[in-house]
Amino acid sequence: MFFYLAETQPGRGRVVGPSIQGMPDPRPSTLLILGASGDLAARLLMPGLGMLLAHEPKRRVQLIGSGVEDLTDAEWKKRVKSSFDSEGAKGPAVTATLKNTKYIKADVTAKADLEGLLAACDNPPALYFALPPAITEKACAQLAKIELPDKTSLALEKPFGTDERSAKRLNTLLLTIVPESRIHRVDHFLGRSTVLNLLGLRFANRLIEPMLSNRDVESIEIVYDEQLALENRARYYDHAGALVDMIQSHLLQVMAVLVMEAPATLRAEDVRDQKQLALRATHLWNDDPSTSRRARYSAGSVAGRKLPAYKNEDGVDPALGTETLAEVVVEVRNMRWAGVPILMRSGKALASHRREIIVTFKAPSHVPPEFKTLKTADRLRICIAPDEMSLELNVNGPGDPYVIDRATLKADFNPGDLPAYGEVLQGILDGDATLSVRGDAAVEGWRIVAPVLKAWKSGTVPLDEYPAGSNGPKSWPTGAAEATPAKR
Ligand SMILES: O=C1O[C@H](COP(=O)(O)O)[C@@H](O)[C@H](O)[C@H]1O
Repeated sequence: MFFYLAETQPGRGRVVGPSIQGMPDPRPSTLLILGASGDLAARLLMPGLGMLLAHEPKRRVQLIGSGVEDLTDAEWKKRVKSSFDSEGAKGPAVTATLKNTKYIKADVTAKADLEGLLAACDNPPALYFALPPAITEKACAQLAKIELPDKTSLALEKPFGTDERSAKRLNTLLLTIVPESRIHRVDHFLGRSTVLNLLGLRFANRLIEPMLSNRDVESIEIVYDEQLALENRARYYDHAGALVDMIQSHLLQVMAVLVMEAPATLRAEDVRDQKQLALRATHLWNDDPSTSRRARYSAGSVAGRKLPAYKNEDGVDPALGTETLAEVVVEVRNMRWAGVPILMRSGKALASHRREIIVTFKAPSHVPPEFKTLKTADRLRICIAPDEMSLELNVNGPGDPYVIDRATLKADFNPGDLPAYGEVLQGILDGDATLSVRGDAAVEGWRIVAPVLKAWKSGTVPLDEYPAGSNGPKSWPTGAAEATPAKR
């Protein structure tokens, strides 16, 4: 049974930040992409920028690309155009950026090259490091020796460090270059419209917010299962694995938005403070890393595409024992959430895309005994992609009034006009850090998963296998309640 609850009006995806409708036109800005000849820039950053420009015709952005590759300006422009075209980005702002964009070959670990790049910027630049973390760190060490234009900002992709210590070290280095408010640790999940709209769902409704606590919630699952496999990313992925690639970063950030207390305003510092308090209270379920699970795919086929076993994929070192599916259960130990298991799971080469948050509510304290077939709990289902929210409830079914049926109250909301990277770039160019990760939160992410990484390294948690195209290992429990042994 489906009831369409509401359909939101088309409009902006973004609900926070200084560029809310009615605010002045954005200032001209410069985006300097370091590592611009790479895959991230072509596939995500430049298409995101194209959409932002298409959406805001008055925005003026000088785009400078830099890399170690030899590229003529014409070749560079062709790449930028093809990235813009991939999203169908058009309009005066798109044309203006395309006309003036340039490419500068540079070694970003050399101070003189960095100075040359900075001299080419018409405005205080946003330096976007689309580079491997080790090179980013070296480039930052050089930047620290240069006097930068006031209001320069830095944007860094994940992974931010490799553990708590290295993340702290990187934070310290970055703070010698610019203040925290101008450091954007990019997490594109924070730019996804569903995640942004969690703020509205939670803090603009009398109905939902009081229900979100251990009084009424039985368990929470945050799942990001993908059909995608390695997709030629072995160099990065084989050293990250599903836990670091998705849970340590994106899913913990999503969880923080879901469970944080209401911020007084939606300004960056208020939102980030509340997220940080939630992350600081987050611990492994029972403090026990053996409640985590890991597995990697064996040969199989996903949606008709044949895949080799992960260990036989190009560029993979089987000795590393990298997982392609990870599951971790945590608890947020505060008054609101203590005792509620929160399961986070993400994996690749799975049977279907399942990208959702499920909040399962407790059973009513008393159900009239006449009601038959009351088996399933109420659920709030928030689909991260495609954007969808629904409330699954028990109602009287047709015919026999004592037979309970399921009804779904479904809110189809507009996915927003900007892709996640468009939202993220908007924040970076406008100096709004709401949608990026604060330094202490990045450290906290590593602190939460550290015992799991340690247990996996020592082999105390087995590396299971699942055929590509399946739903994961058959032996794994389904759902947060089954995955959590009783608390001590
Ligand atoms: O950051 C990452 O995210 C993607 C999933 O996000 P999506 O927006 O592309 O659906 C994931 O496939 C990738 O491994 C990870 O590095």
